[in-house]
This record gives sequence, structure tokens and C-alpha cells, in this order.
Amino acid sequence: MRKIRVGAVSYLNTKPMLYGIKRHKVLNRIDLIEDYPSSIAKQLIKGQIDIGLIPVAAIPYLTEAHIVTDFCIGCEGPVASVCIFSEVPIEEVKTVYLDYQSRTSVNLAKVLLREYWKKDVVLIDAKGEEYRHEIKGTTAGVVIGDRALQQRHVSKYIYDLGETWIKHTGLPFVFAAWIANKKLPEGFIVEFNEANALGFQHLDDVIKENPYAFFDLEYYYKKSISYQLTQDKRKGMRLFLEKISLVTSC
Ligand SMILES: C=C(O[C@@H]1C=C(C(=O)O)C=C[C@H]1O)C(=O)O
Repeated sequence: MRKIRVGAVSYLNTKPMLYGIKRHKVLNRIDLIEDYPSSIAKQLIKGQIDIGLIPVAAIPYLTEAHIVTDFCIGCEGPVASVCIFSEVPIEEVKTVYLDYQSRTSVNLAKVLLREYWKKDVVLIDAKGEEYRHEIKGTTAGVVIGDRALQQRHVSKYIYDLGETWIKHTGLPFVFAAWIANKKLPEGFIVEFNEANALGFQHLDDVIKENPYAFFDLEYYYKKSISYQLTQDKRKGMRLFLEKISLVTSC
């Protein structure tokens, strides 16, 4: 039988899941690729992979979307790695660059700029990594992932978008979830879920395998990212998807 093509996010936040996947027998059933989130989303939409840890904002672009596993990249407080960074307070910001590696957080930034900060700013889709050098003066930028953990040491003002969403709505947030673009065999889903769970029993090893100077990974894995796809997170996700369907239609 053809292997199931799996696309995972290449950031540190996904390492606990990958630790398990790479050590579980499910590995024999899959072809695994790792890339940044917007690229994984594109590959799932085009049918180049069968399941991906994709930004939830890409769900409406899939003809079929099956959320599988009990795991996600979410938060129930400050997420640390999804922020608007700037050199001036947000009240003074005039332009915001949007991270090309993101689909969810760029939409989350749009929602929060409009509804929470009540700001009308110029939005620019970043095309490559150079945009981070433009974060200066009244120009801010959304940065996600490991690059955001580094940007925390560079920018004077840090607006955490996970924390702000929770302040705004009272609900937790889901950035990405395992989504299949077709019905996958039940046996595979059970094994894949088990594999995901495995890494969380070995977080110390995951941290040892990924030495990182910019942020305390133990804190990141245990407090910043919240990995369980709970009912409340699903509620937060539904509200977010409703809000972005309004953003894109007006
Ligand atoms: C919390 C994060 O969530 C990520 C944010 C995503 C997005 O904005 O599209 C997609 C996948 C997640 O890895 C992060 O990368 O820092």
C-alpha cells in the first residue's frame, strides 16, 4: 500500500509530536516531510500530502477537512512565539508586515488589530525573511515560530497574539491542527494519535535533543504551547473561523 504522506511543521513547537512519530511503528506507514506552516497548508490543499499539521485558517480552502488526533498547536495564555513586534507602542504603529510562513496568525493579527486595538493600519504581505529588518519606526511585524522566539530579543514592544485573543474572547486559541484532506484508515489514525502522545512522556529528551539558547523550552512546551485539542479550544477555533470569514468577505 502507498505510504501516507504527512506534513509537519518544522518549528520547535512541533518537536514533541515529531519525537513520538519518529519512534513509533506508525513511521513505517508514512512519508514525512517538514516545512513551515503556510507551505504545509499549500501542499495539503494541492493534494501533495494526505495529512498535515496545518494552520486552521487554511481549513476553508480544503474541499474535505478531517481534524484528526487529540493534539494541536494551541494556547491558553501567552503563546510567546506568535506576536506583533515593534519599536513603538501599538497606538503609534502605522504599517504591519504579515509573516509569509503563517496563515493563522496573520489573520489573527487582522482580527485583533480591527476588533481589539481598533486600528486601521497598512498591511503588507511579507515575501521573504528580509521583512524582519523593516520592523522599525512605526512599522511593526507579525513573526511566528522559532524566529519569533529570537525576535523577542530584538524588538522593544511585544504584543502576544495568543494572550490578546484570550483577553478579547475569553476562549483559548488553536493555531494549527492535524488535518487530513481525505478519509484515512481508522487504524492509522489510532496509531498516529498514539505516536503524537509519546513525545509528551519524554519532554526532557525532546529538550535535550534540541538545545536552544533563545527561550526556555521546558517553559515553552509546558506553559506557552497548549497541545490538547479540548472542547474549549474547538470553540475558540470555530469563533476564529467565523471571524475570518467576515474579514475576507469585506
Ligand atoms: C504557535 C505557533 O503556531 C503556529 C502558527 C501558525 C500560523 O500562524 O499559521 C501555524 C502553525 C503553528 O506552528 C507558532 O508557530 O509559533
